[in-house]
Amino acid sequence: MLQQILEQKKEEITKLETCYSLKRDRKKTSLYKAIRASEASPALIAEVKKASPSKGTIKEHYVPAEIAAEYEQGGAAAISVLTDQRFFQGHIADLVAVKQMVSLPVLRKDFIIDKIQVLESAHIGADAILLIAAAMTPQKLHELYRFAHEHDLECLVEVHSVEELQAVLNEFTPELIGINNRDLRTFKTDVNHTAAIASHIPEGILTVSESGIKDTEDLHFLRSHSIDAILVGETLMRASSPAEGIRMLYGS
Ligand SMILES: O=P(O)(O)OC[C@@H](O)[C@@H](O)c1c[nH]c2ccccc12
Repeated sequence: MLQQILEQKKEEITKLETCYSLKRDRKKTSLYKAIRASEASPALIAEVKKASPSKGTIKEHYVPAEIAAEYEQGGAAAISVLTDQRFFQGHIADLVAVKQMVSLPVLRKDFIIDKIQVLESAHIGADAILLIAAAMTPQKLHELYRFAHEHDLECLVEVHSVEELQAVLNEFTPELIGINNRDLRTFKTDVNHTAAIASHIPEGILTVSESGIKDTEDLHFLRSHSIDAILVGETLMRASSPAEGIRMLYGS
């Protein structure tokens, strides 16, 4: 038994070593700049996602680094990686693997509510993290935002409603705001949600529309509302290949 456990530990240590060496050589890249520099309109943040609480397993053959490499080739501006284990079947090792594979900025998609998770994110090589307004007070959000920036991490601040947005803006002005089209009670998505909230976002802040983006029609709609970027997971993961998914979305 001990032998078996030690074998397992060796595997875990190899992963840890990858984390450490990665931290030494990793090149930081900016999500903000990548969105601004993208030729695609809106820019694409392509998500690597195995499963979700509402849909169960989305992709059986799940090799995050391979998927991310195809996203990069396909013209994505950045990669988002789900690292939550319990509900999304992700892992921090997925982010480590993706960061090693691509030169695009990598967003850590998780439920970050504590400074220790911010430190962990910096440590595993994330360039940016998601902060969900619904998960904490605006003061706490601001505190984590500042802490993340001190550790060289950008933040995508996610809101679901105009009320949440106003509460955040009363406290501070984030660089990047994500509007989640998914209603967290019903799990239904609607891109009109983005249009309704985006008009309340001041100039200068980059706006990202998240969740439930399915086709070229959605994309054109969001473009007509001057959305800077879209965050797409499921549609790309269900396409015959990630690259094909991007072609289908952008209609090229
Ligand atoms: O797979 P979709 O519908 O394209 O959605 C991607 C992304 O927006 C979604 O995964 C997401 C948005 N905010 C989150 C917060 C936590 C976990 C996941 C998410």
